[in-house]
Amino acid sequence: MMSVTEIDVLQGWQDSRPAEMPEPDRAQAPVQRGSAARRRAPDGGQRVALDGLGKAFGERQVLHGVDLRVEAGEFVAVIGRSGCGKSTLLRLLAGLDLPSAGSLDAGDPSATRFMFQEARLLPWARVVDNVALGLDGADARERALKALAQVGLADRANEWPARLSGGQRQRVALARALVHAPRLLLLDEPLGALDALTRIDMQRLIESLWTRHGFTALLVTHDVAEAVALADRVLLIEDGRLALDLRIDLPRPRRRDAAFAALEQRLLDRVLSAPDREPETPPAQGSVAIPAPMLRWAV
Ligand SMILES: Nc1ncnc2c1ncn2[C@@H]1O[C@H](COP(=O)(O)OP(=O)(O)OP(=O)(O)O)[C@@H](O)[C@H]1O
Repeated sequence: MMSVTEIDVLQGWQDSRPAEMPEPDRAQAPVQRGSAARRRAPDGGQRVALDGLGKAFGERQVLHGVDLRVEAGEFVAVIGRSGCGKSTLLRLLAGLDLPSAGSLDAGDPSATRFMFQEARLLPWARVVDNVALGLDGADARERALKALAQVGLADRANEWPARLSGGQRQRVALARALVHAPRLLLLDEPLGALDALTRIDMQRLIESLWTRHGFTALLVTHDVAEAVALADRVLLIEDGRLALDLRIDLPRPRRRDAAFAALEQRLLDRVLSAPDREPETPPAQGSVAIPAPMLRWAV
């Protein structure tokens, strides 16, 4: 696969930006002197390319000509006001929905995993069996146990999901993704329902697994601090358009120091300056056919 430098990526994006797209604010985050180089050699990640990606639901245009490049192994956070199109973008990347315009290359769908806000575990299956779901072979249980060990839940393998806390349930969901060795992990506000401390624990876990495995991560979050804590780049979507692509060049693991706070505040100000558009209520899903890939993830 051709390697693409950051400048190529940004340049390519700028060159191909449609005329109606607003000029993005792409100012650089401050680089801390002496910060350890944290660029890994990501060989396990999937490169993502979107060109003029659009999505409409009936008359409602939700995404407008999104052009984006994500490098293999990058961690990208997506923020924006409620209803701006963040989840729609992730659903398109996962193949859970089809674009109305443009093109999308997110690699092999079988190497993509999705984490939702709720863990969606099978209540009648023990934790290890939830993780082993969809695995073939005699070593399925062993692989599931290994994945559980990586998320710190080896000792709860034989537990029922109902007996786990919210944070533990999300750890199981993470193990269920990891066991398939994903090249692209799509995270749709997976920590949104957790208390503040559990959330920080989970952020650290996700970061350490990302560092170890080198998958590409796209995280939708409402929490600007979470985006600054985890992402190489933060994308802001405003009314279905990519309005900001900000590189976060703070050393990892990130401390919530003055440089962190300044970036957080800057992003927050930018998000709050965007018009608040009331999301429309989507139609009831009851009669909608569920695409095959969704059946794999949404169990
Ligand atoms: N299946 C659908 N049918 C019709 N409209 C939809 C459908 N799915 C999403 N929408 C609409 O598309 C817009 C964007 O929705 P999306 O879920 O992507 O927003 P979001 O930025 O993720 O919001 P939130 O932060 O509240 O989760 C909203 O106006 C929503 O009502």
